Amino acid sequence: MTVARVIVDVPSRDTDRTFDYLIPDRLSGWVEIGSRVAVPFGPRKLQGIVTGLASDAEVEYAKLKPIEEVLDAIPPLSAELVELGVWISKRWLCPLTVALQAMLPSALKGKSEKYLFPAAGAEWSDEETALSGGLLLALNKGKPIKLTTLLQQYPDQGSSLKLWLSQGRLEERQRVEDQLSVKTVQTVFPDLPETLLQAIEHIPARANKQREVLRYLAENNDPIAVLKLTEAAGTTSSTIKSLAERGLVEIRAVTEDRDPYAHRDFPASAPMRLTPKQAAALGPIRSAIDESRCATFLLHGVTGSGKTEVYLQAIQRCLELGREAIVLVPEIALTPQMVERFKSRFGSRVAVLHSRLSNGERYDEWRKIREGRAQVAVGARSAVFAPFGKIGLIVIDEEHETSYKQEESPKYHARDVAVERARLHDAVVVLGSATPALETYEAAVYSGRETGLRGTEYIALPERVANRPLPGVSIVDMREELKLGNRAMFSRPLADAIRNRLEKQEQIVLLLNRRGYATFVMCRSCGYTAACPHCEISLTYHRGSQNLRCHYCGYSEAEPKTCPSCESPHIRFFGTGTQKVEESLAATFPGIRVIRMDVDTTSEKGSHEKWLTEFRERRADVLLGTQMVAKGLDFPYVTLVGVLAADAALRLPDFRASERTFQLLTQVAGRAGRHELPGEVIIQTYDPEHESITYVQGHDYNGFVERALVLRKQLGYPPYGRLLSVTFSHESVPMLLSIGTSFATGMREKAAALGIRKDFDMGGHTALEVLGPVSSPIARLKDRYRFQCMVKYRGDVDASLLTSRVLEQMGDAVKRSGVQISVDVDPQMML
Ligand SMILES: Nc1ncnc2c1ncn2[C@@H]1O[C@H](COP(=O)(O)OP(=O)(O)OP(=O)(O)O)[C@@H](O)[C@H]1O
Ligand SMILES: [Zn+2]
Ligand SMILES: [Zn+2]
Repeated sequence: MTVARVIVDVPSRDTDRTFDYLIPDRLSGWVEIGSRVAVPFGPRKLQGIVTGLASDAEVEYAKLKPIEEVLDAIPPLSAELVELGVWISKRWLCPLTVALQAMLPSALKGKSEKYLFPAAGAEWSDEETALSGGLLLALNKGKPIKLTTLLQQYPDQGSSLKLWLSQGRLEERQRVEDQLSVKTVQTVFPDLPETLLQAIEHIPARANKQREVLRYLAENNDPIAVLKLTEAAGTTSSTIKSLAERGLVEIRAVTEDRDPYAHRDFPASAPMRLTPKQAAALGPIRSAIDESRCATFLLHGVTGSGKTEVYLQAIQRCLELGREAIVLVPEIALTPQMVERFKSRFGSRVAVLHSRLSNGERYDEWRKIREGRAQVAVGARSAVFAPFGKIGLIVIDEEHETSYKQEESPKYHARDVAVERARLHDAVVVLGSATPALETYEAAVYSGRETGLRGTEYIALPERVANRPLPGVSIVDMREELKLGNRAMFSRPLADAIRNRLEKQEQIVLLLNRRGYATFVMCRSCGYTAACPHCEISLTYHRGSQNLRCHYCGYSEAEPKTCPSCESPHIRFFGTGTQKVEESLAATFPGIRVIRMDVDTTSEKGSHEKWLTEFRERRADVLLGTQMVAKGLDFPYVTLVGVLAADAALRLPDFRASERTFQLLTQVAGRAGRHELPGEVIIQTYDPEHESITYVQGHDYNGFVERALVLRKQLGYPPYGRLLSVTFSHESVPMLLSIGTSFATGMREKAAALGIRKDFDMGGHTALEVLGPVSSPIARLKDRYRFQCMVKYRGDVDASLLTSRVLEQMGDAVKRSGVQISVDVDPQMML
């Protein structure tokens, strides 16, 4: 192979095009699919990724330019990951470079740097030299200097540099450079003990220190960092240097990992004896791994049923077979306890990847995987791209979590990527949850026809380990509390329960469900909230126009002054922050010790872990927080879980609002009574009859889901249909409407031409409907208005392809208008 197809990292529209480059002899054998290379591109030098190799060029061979450099000894991507990237770019309509970049740690997103040096024979006058304040002296030392360095050191010489470049007295050269490199440590490699001891005799008596160090090294003959040696042997680095000059030790730079968990001790944990239910769940997963059968399982286990132990033992099987495993956990909240459990079981074979690591730490964890020093990757969404070569298992814990979908391009969903990646490796996917996403549940129990999860196998763990009961759940109607004159944040039952736990020195988790505040209007007397008559979605309040609007179909009505249902004047939006709850706790229960966990208190690195440790050590009575206290935590003394404003998120203008609320409440309820002490859950709500809440009381996931699925089917929403949203943004509304309308019309015409029907309710399977354009839920962002079209479709339609065709046709008009367009395939958030 002498030609490499390279996809060059230029942020332009037409980036899926590859360019051919010659592989020069000196680099033959180094260029592979997935290699990162530096290539000339016009006048620039850019980073690119090799996506193919060939023996013939697509253009005239003689015109090919050679690859300049291969940037890594081991290619950061593999042929498999490049193939996965191609799949992602088609599935979520994004340029291939964007998909490939998403797989690289940020340290490897190379930047091209300019270096300056004097041209041969260039001369400067004495005056110029004097005026340059040292700049010319530096440049004439003979080594090219980075432009950014020069500008830092000589900030007022920018115009001179420009002038000399234009005159040809200076020349520039570009290099692609990583934003970060490995960390190296100067290390001493001693000669054999005998040699060292013999050498002592020949060292002059006055060089006492050298003799001492030699004695030390003869006894401790392992390589040691220079700094450590100076401390251990009470010496200086110059003494060590003298020894190196005598050839008795060698000093070399050795790469060292920046280990984010270096300061932590993880006591080893042995596999637990599985309960019969756990063993039955592990069985089919294990056989699929043994047979290298590409399979997807939904492990539907109630909270505290011991799913994690099933994952651990499945992974162990993988490792025994010489294969690797990836475990995805939702971002930060779950990370500390999960990391601990995986590190305790598999030790240094575990690499951890998440956004709270520094770039350097993340890069080093990533290299452990790429260089084969780790076999298990635990991490957030992007860990699905962990550069393993023989994956046996991919676990997605809490698979229903929205954080698995990336909101910026590439807008991939890690669940779908995992399934595709497993297919490329003949590997097994385990999707674990106490509250599976409706899409996953439908696929496992019914057909999965629309969602690409067809063939998912269902495994249930319906009981907690050791027959521990699920906690009792009671619902408090806050309207009744108001009637009885209680305007406080805590209902009487919740206040009593808190007091009781404080007396018994047990612990409490309080969830403030804050998502969705202040966008909806609610009646405090009867719990009424306004919903769209056509979409079963709550209306969004618009401050400007003071009306309520539906973001799906555009329906609107005036803001009510009194409640349309009970005529009470107490209709308004209300909001409570965690801080206010904390104050109220302190006032109501003197001496109560509260840990507040929200975005404000957890922004610092490691703070999350610190709070949880403090809580586990029972240095606080209450763990109060937003969504992040709801998931995955396992604390033996938590016997009470309280939920404030359970229904807040129900009002979000999103058809998944009730599913999300049910999941959140079930998850947080599951934090209580997980060990010996039994648990209790108290949910405060203004809407006690809402099924997102009533089904939590019965721990009845299946009941909830079966009902929710009926509604979804009626409306043609996932999992019975698919969605694709197109958002248009611009400063001017008429311009947006014109582009949005021509998109909608274009789609409708194309679908009609293909004979695709647009009625979801009529018989026949294949259908495509375009809703909108209507104003987006976030109607204005950074001074740009936003409108969106929602494409709802099912059956044998490639809506992504249709969309890209229509957008292509509109290309010139869009360019002229300045309207920005963003497409989201299978959107998870209705923004
Ligand atoms: N076979 C077993 N024998 C004894 N204890 C077990 C066993 N399996 C799990 N446990 C314990 O039961 C508790 C709950 O297990 P785990 O946290 O794995 O549940 P989970 O299903 O992941 O829960 P959640 O979905 O709520 O996070 C843990 O404290 C765990 O150590
Ligand atoms: Zn009312
Ligand atoms: Zn509507």
